[in-house]
Amino acid sequence: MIVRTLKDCKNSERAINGGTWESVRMLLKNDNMGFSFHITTIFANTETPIWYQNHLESVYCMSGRGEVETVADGKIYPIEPGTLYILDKNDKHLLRASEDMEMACVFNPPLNGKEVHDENGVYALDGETLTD
Ligand SMILES: CC(=O)NCC[C@H](N)C(=O)O
Repeated sequence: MIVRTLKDCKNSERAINGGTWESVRMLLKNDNMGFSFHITTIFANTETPIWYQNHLESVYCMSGRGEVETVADGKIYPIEPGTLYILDKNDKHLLRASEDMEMACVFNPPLNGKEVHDENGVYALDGETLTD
């Protein structure tokens, strides 16, 4: 069994800053679970363009408010505590926070650890692995 705390992970290399967000990557590819699990804070008053072409992601809002827009059809979905959005079609999207939003995120395939979005909002499949 593996046990980790958010507090310990926050004070380690697992905390990655992406500019408009910080993600604490508590479970990664090298744990061999087939998915990764992150606690992500999306900073208030930001918009983040994202397009996970290589990954599927589910995002559950624990606190804060905002919205997500799917770029293909311009649909806007409000996000509040209790909302789960599921990017089952590698959906290109715009994530907006009106308050700090704390999200629990699951990625399949799992992240290696150090991925940040490229200019298209994509994470590479061969991202750099954490050392700890
Ligand atoms: C919700 C979302 O995708 N935010 C960007 C960061 C991502 N959750 C991550 O953990 O890398």
